[in-house]
Amino acid sequence: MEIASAFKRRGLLYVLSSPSGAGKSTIARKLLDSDDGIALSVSATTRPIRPGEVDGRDYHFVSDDRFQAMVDEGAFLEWAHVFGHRYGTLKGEVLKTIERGRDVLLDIDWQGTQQLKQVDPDIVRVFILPPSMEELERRLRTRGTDSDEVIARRMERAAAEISHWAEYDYVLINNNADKCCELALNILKAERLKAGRRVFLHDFVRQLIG
Ligand SMILES: Nc1ncnc2c1ncn2[C@@H]1O[C@H](COP(=O)(O)OP(=O)(O)OP(=O)(O)O)[C@@H](O)[C@H]1O
Ligand SMILES: Nc1nc2c(ncn2[C@@H]2O[C@H](COP(=O)(O)O)[C@@H](O)[C@H]2O)c(=O)[nH]1
Repeated sequence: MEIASAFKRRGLLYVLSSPSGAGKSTIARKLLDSDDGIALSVSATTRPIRPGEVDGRDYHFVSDDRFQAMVDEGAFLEWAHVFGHRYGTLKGEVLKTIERGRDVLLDIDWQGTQQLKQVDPDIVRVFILPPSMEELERRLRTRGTDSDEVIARRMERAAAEISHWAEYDYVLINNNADKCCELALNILKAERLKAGRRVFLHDFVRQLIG
């Protein structure tokens, strides 16, 4: 048996959650730049596009009617109401990627994470905490993408989001984005090596030890 085929495996689902502004997208971008084996799941959303965002790259921006049609068609692995809009993970895109042996990075909230855990108990869940609530608000303001009203709404929801931290497998404090990304990358590498994910290794080891 060839070693390459012995190491072949289905991709894993790697979830990042946090209160809005703690740095998920920043960590996600760095992770995707540092590792070729993982691809971003681009969600669908009904929220308006922000300046600088690109349809199809950051999200698939859709109308309420279109989102509902997609729900009815069973297009989502999970979906949820977040900050007054709907967001969902596209089933087809994710399944195609993991079947090819590539991992998928999902930037989704705690509601979506709970739903995904039901679908795939092997998901890896990482929660990112801000160093303080003051710093969280400062980050939302300096990002400069949201109105005062939107920022106030996100800050109001932050404590409720954070209350779900203990449901996750790993918790990181994002003091420093580079360090946080390094830890997120270490988690990914260790998870890939877990024996339970190495179903194809059974044949290899049997041949190795006779
Ligand atoms: N460690 C850090 N130190 C200082 N600023 C940071 C750090 N990490 C991220 N930021 C900045 O904080 C702002 C919010 O980060 P980001 O957009 O990644 O958050 P998010 O969790 O993805 O938010 P949302 O849930 O709203 O999409 C950005 O301007 C980003 O550059
Ligand atoms: N359950 C899901 N949550 C999602 C999805 N895509 C994004 N999100 C979460 O929504 C908030 C707000 O995001 P923003 O881009 O408007 O700032 C954030 O917590 C995301 O993680 C999804 O497909 N499902």
